[in-house]
Amino acid sequence: MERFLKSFFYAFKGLAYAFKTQLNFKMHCFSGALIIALGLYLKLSIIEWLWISLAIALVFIVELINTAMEVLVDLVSPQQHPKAGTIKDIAAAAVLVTALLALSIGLLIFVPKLI
Ligand SMILES: Nc1ncnc2c1ncn2[C@@H]1O[C@H](COP(=O)(O)OP(=O)(O)OP(=O)(O)O)[C@@H](O)[C@H]1O
Repeated sequence: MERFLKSFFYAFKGLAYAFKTQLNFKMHCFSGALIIALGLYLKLSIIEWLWISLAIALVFIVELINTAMEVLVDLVSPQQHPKAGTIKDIAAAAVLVTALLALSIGLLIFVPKLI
Protein backbone atom coordinates (compact mmCIF):
# COMPACT_ATOMS: atom_id res chain seq x y z
CA MET A 1 0.00 0.00 0.00
CA GLU A 2 2.84 2.37 0.89
CA ARG A 3 4.52 1.61 -2.45
CA PHE A 4 1.23 2.28 -4.24
CA LEU A 5 0.85 5.68 -2.51
CA LYS A 6 4.50 6.50 -3.23
CA SER A 7 3.97 5.87 -6.95
CA PHE A 8 1.09 8.42 -6.86
CA PHE A 9 3.38 10.88 -5.09
CA TYR A 10 6.07 10.45 -7.79
CA ALA A 11 3.48 10.88 -10.55
CA PHE A 12 2.26 14.13 -8.93
CA LYS A 13 5.90 15.26 -8.68
CA GLY A 14 6.15 14.72 -12.45
CA LEU A 15 2.96 16.70 -13.05
CA ALA A 16 4.20 19.54 -10.80
CA TYR A 17 7.56 19.58 -12.64
CA ALA A 18 5.84 19.87 -16.04
CA PHE A 19 3.49 22.59 -14.74
CA LYS A 20 6.33 24.63 -13.20
CA THR A 21 8.79 24.38 -16.08
CA GLN A 22 6.67 24.19 -19.25
CA LEU A 23 4.75 27.24 -20.39
CA ASN A 24 2.93 25.03 -22.95
CA PHE A 25 1.74 22.70 -20.19
CA LYS A 26 0.33 25.67 -18.21
CA MET A 27 -1.42 26.93 -21.37
CA HIS A 28 -2.91 23.47 -22.00
CA CYS A 29 -4.17 23.30 -18.37
CA PHE A 30 -5.78 26.72 -18.80
CA SER A 31 -7.36 25.77 -22.17
CA GLY A 32 -8.55 22.43 -20.73
CA ALA A 33 -10.27 24.21 -17.80
CA LEU A 34 -11.88 26.69 -20.21
CA ILE A 35 -13.15 23.90 -22.49
CA ILE A 36 -14.60 21.98 -19.51
CA ALA A 37 -16.38 25.17 -18.31
CA LEU A 38 -17.77 25.77 -21.83
CA GLY A 39 -18.85 22.11 -22.05
CA LEU A 40 -20.73 22.39 -18.74
CA TYR A 41 -22.36 25.63 -19.91
CA LEU A 42 -23.44 24.06 -23.22
CA LYS A 43 -24.53 20.81 -21.53
CA LEU A 44 -22.57 18.41 -23.74
CA SER A 45 -23.86 14.88 -24.25
CA ILE A 46 -22.02 11.82 -22.83
CA ILE A 47 -20.53 11.03 -26.24
CA GLU A 48 -19.36 14.65 -26.66
CA TRP A 49 -17.79 14.55 -23.18
CA LEU A 50 -16.02 11.32 -24.12
CA TRP A 51 -14.43 12.97 -27.17
CA ILE A 52 -13.51 16.12 -25.26
CA SER A 53 -11.99 14.13 -22.35
CA LEU A 54 -10.03 12.02 -24.80
CA ALA A 55 -8.74 15.13 -26.59
CA ILE A 56 -7.73 16.87 -23.33
CA ALA A 57 -6.08 13.73 -21.89
CA LEU A 58 -4.18 13.05 -25.14
CA VAL A 59 -2.73 16.57 -25.17
CA PHE A 60 -1.61 16.20 -21.53
CA ILE A 61 -0.12 12.74 -22.10
CA VAL A 62 1.88 13.78 -25.17
CA GLU A 63 2.97 17.03 -23.48
CA LEU A 64 4.22 15.02 -20.47
CA ILE A 65 6.11 12.58 -22.72
CA ASN A 66 7.62 15.57 -24.58
CA THR A 67 8.77 17.07 -21.26
CA ALA A 68 10.34 13.75 -20.25
CA MET A 69 12.12 13.57 -23.64
CA GLU A 70 13.50 17.09 -23.18
CA VAL A 71 14.86 16.23 -19.72
CA LEU A 72 16.34 12.96 -21.05
CA VAL A 73 17.99 14.70 -24.02
CA ASP A 74 19.44 17.41 -21.73
CA LEU A 75 20.80 14.63 -19.48
CA VAL A 76 22.44 12.52 -22.18
CA SER A 77 23.48 15.39 -24.46
CA PRO A 78 24.16 18.58 -22.46
CA GLN A 79 26.24 19.82 -25.43
CA GLN A 80 24.61 20.82 -28.71
CA HIS A 81 24.22 17.85 -31.06
CA PRO A 82 22.16 17.70 -34.28
CA LYS A 83 20.51 14.42 -33.19
CA ALA A 84 19.63 15.87 -29.76
CA GLY A 85 17.93 18.76 -31.55
CA THR A 86 16.10 16.39 -33.91
CA ILE A 87 14.79 14.29 -31.00
CA LYS A 88 13.39 17.43 -29.32
CA ASP A 89 11.92 18.66 -32.62
CA ILE A 90 10.16 15.31 -33.24
CA ALA A 91 8.77 15.26 -29.68
CA ALA A 92 7.53 18.84 -30.17
CA ALA A 93 5.94 17.78 -33.48
CA ALA A 94 4.05 15.02 -31.64
CA VAL A 95 2.60 17.70 -29.32
CA LEU A 96 1.63 19.82 -32.31
CA VAL A 97 -0.16 16.93 -34.06
CA THR A 98 -2.05 16.08 -30.86
CA ALA A 99 -2.99 19.72 -30.26
CA LEU A 100 -4.30 19.98 -33.86
CA LEU A 101 -6.37 16.82 -33.33
CA ALA A 102 -7.77 18.27 -30.08
CA LEU A 103 -8.55 21.56 -31.85
CA SER A 104 -10.42 19.71 -34.62
CA ILE A 105 -12.44 17.72 -32.07
CA GLY A 106 -13.22 20.93 -30.16
CA LEU A 107 -14.29 22.77 -33.31
CA LEU A 108 -16.48 19.85 -34.51
CA ILE A 109 -18.27 19.73 -31.17
CA PHE A 110 -18.51 23.41 -30.21
CA VAL A 111 -18.91 25.32 -33.49
CA PRO A 112 -22.36 23.86 -34.38
CA LYS A 113 -23.56 24.74 -30.86
CA LEU A 114 -22.27 28.32 -31.02
CA ILE A 115 -23.51 29.36 -34.48
N1 LIG B 1 21.28 19.65 -27.12
C1 LIG B 1 20.78 20.21 -28.24
N2 LIG B 1 21.44 20.07 -29.40
C2 LIG B 1 20.97 20.62 -30.55
N3 LIG B 1 19.81 21.33 -30.64
C3 LIG B 1 19.11 21.49 -29.50
C4 LIG B 1 19.55 20.96 -28.25
N4 LIG B 1 18.65 21.30 -27.30
C5 LIG B 1 17.71 21.99 -27.94
N5 LIG B 1 17.96 22.11 -29.26
C6 LIG B 1 17.12 22.79 -30.27
O1 LIG B 1 16.46 23.89 -29.66
C7 LIG B 1 15.04 23.69 -29.70
C8 LIG B 1 14.45 24.20 -28.40
O2 LIG B 1 15.01 23.43 -27.33
P1 LIG B 1 14.49 23.56 -25.84
O3 LIG B 1 15.26 22.67 -24.96
O4 LIG B 1 14.43 25.00 -25.47
O5 LIG B 1 13.09 22.94 -26.04
P2 LIG B 1 11.69 23.61 -25.96
O6 LIG B 1 10.79 22.73 -26.76
O7 LIG B 1 11.73 25.06 -26.34
O8 LIG B 1 11.48 23.42 -24.42
P3 LIG B 1 11.06 24.42 -23.28
O9 LIG B 1 9.61 24.15 -23.12
O10 LIG B 1 11.91 23.94 -22.13
O11 LIG B 1 11.39 25.83 -23.71
C9 LIG B 1 14.86 22.18 -29.90
O12 LIG B 1 13.61 21.87 -30.49
C10 LIG B 1 16.04 21.85 -30.79
O13 LIG B 1 15.74 22.17 -32.13
